[in-house]
Amino acid sequence: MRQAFRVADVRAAEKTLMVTLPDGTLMQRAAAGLARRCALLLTDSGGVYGARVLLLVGSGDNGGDTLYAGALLAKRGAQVRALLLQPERVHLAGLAALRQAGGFTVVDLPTRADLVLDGIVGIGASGGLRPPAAALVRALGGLRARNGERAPVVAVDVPSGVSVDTGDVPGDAVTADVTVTFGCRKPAHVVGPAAARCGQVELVDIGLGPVLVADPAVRVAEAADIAAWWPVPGTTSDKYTRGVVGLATGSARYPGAALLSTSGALAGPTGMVRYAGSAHREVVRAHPSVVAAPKVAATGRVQAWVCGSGLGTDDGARTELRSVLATALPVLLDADAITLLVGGEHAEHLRRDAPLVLTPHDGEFTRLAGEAPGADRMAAAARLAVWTNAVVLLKGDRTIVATPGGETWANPTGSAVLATAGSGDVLAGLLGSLLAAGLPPVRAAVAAAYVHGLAGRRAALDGPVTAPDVAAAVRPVLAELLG
Ligand SMILES: NC(=O)C1=CN([C@@H]2O[C@H](COP(=O)(O)OP(=O)(O)OC[C@H]3O[C@@H](n4cnc5c(N)ncnc54)[C@H](O)[C@@H]3O)[C@@H](O)[C@H]2O)[C@@H](O)CC1
Repeated sequence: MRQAFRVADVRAAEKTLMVTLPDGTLMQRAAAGLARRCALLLTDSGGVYGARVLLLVGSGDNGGDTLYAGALLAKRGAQVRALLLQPERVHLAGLAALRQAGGFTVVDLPTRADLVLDGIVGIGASGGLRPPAAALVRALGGLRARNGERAPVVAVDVPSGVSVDTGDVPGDAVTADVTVTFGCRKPAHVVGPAAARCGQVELVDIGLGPVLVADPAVRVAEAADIAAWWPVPGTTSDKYTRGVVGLATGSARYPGAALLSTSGALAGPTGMVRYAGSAHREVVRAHPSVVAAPKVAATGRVQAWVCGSGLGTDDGARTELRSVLATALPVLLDADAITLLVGGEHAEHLRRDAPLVLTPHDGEFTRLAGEAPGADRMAAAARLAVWTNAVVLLKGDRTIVATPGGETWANPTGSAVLATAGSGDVLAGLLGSLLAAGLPPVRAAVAAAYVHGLAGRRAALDGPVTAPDVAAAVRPVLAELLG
């Protein structure tokens, strides 16, 4: 598992650490790690010696890191130029080190650079980039490297222009090929549109770990976590002990949602899938292993319910939702079931003892919460989780999972190809299967989003992706993941 920490917590840890270290130690560690990564990039693209390196240097310590790293590259024979955004407020010792190593300053953006270091602003940024910095960032696309291609950009700590604690990108911002961050990851590296601006994120250890005692702002699961959590049958398992998931999905109008949620559930770890709804005949025809009935009330025992995808919002749908919420079982509500919660009609059922998971996209979130997720998607998901006492999975490029207890996760495997009709139904079925197999709801949500994302990516290798392709790709993804 990876963790990202808020700026205030990073600052507090740095303060604790600096008490025990000579002045400037952390900056030297940061600059050394940064220079190492830059040298590797340059080595891959023709060598450090003679390479033209452009430093974009802001007025804070982020600029200081950049100048010291530039000095180290200059010592290895790179031609290093620094463009200072506010020369009167530059990190003086950093600039002296650069000059001493043979680097110098320029006042205009050159036309050629083999590598650009973005040290305009780091975790000290407030608000969107100011006009001169924004103009500089816009002009970067015109820079060419020795191979004629766009000059690669390394962001120092974070790409300038992103909101570090929320992952929002309020205006112009650097798009980096690599982001070298110090001490720990920050939310901008893993959530929101900022994450896509970071390129590859590399962490330089500056000794922060032992003093970073705050709870992480957001966690990111890795393949090993998912493999460790995913329920697998043992020698004594039978179809019931593996869990049975119930699906109250689809309708006469949307029978496809029933089929897709069933496909998702069948790819999950449960031993049996039960379907309850008006598409029961179609479901059994397509998936003979499913036990189907027309109503929730007529369905045999299950260990978790999925309700909503394509269910509709009529009285029949209301009855089914009520039946599902009245159980003492884990319940996942998706799509129409979320819409049916609007207005508080089922409010008394939200304070249930058994787990509840909600999987809204932005529109459903907005209907339920009364406002759009906005720039801080983590905070928005966390507020809805507290309000509904549910684990909330807010869909997006970096899907967020938030718990009522304040834990937040970001999914790293998302892909634009998942923005296709019915893909959410597959996710709901898969997640429901994990709940029925006994996974705690937060792990079920995180693992389902992770595998669903990988399935989308895998399906995309064969061309344009539809929801059945995503469902079909879950099995090969799991085969690889679970070894
Ligand atoms: N504090 C520490 O112990 C360490 C800090 N390090 C570096 O220090 C950075 C933080 O340094 P600072 O606190 O000096 O802050 P920054 O260098 O990130 O930014 C502050 C400066 O940027 C300007 N600025 C703020 N918002 C702006 C905006 N929207 N547009 C344009 N300019 C803006 C401000 O005028 C200020 O001078 C980190 O990101 C990291 O690179 C590293 O050296 C590691 C150790």
